[in-house]
Amino acid sequence: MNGISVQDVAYAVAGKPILHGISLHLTEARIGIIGRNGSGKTTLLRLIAGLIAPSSGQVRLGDMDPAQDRRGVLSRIGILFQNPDHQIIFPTVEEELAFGLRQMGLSTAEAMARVQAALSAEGRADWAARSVQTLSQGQRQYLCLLSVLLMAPETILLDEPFAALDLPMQMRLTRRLAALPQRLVVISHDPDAVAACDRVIWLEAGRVARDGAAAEVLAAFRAEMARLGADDADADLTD
Ligand SMILES: Nc1ncnc2c1ncn2[C@@H]1O[C@H](COP(=O)(O)OP(=O)(O)OP(=O)(O)O)[C@@H](O)[C@H]1O
Repeated sequence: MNGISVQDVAYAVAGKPILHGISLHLTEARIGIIGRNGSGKTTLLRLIAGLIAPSSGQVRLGDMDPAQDRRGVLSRIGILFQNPDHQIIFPTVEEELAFGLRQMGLSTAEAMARVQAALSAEGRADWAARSVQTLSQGQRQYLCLLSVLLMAPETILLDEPFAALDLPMQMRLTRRLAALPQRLVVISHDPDAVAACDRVIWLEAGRVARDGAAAEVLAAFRAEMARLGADDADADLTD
């Protein structure tokens, strides 16, 4: 599996700096990115996926620049966004699932055949022609995961995957993700969601505050969150 290299990356929008000098080499199978609201987690994920290009520095998937090779990146990186409704664009399950495969160059017939096979393997063959609107939020998120898995990327990036799910759905998704052979990069503001990762990176105001073993990074993160939570005023949210 190719490593993901982030070299001295900065990112700014309209002159506002969001990430500053981030350098990471991601090789572990399970990586957590933790941080408060607005710390830059989603922006880092979007840079890794090539959805945005850095203002300075480099992102590389093996030898590929993800922002320059949109088609090539599809077999390397899949993303599961926090809100499935930001991801789903087609009215039926089969059309939605076929879309990524067609983007990868498969014909419509080939894509549809793979979709049918995948749905059957999931015991969901009856979902093919179903309207996406009739699925629950958790089912729509599961649809997005199936869509990513069909494309068989090396790495899956997950942005707060548990945020909208009830506890049984969270437990099912956790088991499903744990069994995947892919590298997973999970972002969350919840330490429990990344506690089992091989490595945890804590982002604070667009910088890496800590990077290392989950137990050590999360202990420091929890202590800092408890300290901030004990204050009535949040100086960070006053701008
Ligand atoms: N396109 C944009 N235009 C302006 N500001 C942006 C843009 N994208 C991100 N930001 C700002 O950059 C900062 C980091 O945003 P980002 O979404 O990466 O944080 P996050 O850690 O994922 O937050 P959350 O946990 O709340 O989802 C925030 O202050 C956000 O408002």
